Amino acid sequence: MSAPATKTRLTIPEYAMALAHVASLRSEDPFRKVGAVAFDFDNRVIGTAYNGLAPGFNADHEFWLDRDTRRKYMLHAEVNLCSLFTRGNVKLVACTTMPCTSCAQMLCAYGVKEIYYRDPYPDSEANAICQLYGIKLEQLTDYPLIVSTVDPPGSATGTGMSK
Ligand SMILES: Nc1ccn([C@H]2C[C@H](O)[C@@H](COP(=O)(O)O)O2)c(=O)n1
Repeated sequence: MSAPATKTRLTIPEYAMALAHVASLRSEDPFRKVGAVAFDFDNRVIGTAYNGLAPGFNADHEFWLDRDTRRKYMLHAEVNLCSLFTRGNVKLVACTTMPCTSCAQMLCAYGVKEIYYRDPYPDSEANAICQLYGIKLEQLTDYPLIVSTVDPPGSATGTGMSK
């Protein structure tokens, strides 16, 4: 039996990044939207998070006008994510933006083993931090949102696989 021509199933890192991508769509930050997801050691989703202001705080229009002013108040997606789990029960984290230096340190402190990110983040020292602590840090930019399924019997394509 030959291998299917197109992908039929996402890998766990691809699945994680697709979920992080969707989570990023909930961010209220008009300048940068970041989503993150954590998986446990049985590949189950612990939770998703995104960057934003502290729960219950509603910023007015003025708040969002200046990119620099808002930066110090924003809770990073990774900070919000870490509030969902306890140390030692997380295997994998996917973030749509590379963790910043302090978020990379925090993920290490929580015992995360693998981190996947999509977009680079300027000035982040995440690479050096993860290298020192032996944590896998990898860029992942492709995460298909459509995969192949087997054609129903009698379908016209004759390939056995839907596109
Ligand atoms: N790994 C990262 C990087 C950034 N951000 C968020 C925090 C701010 O909401 C915004 C900062 O973006 P910029 O530095 O482009 O202004 O992005 C985040 O949640 N996670």
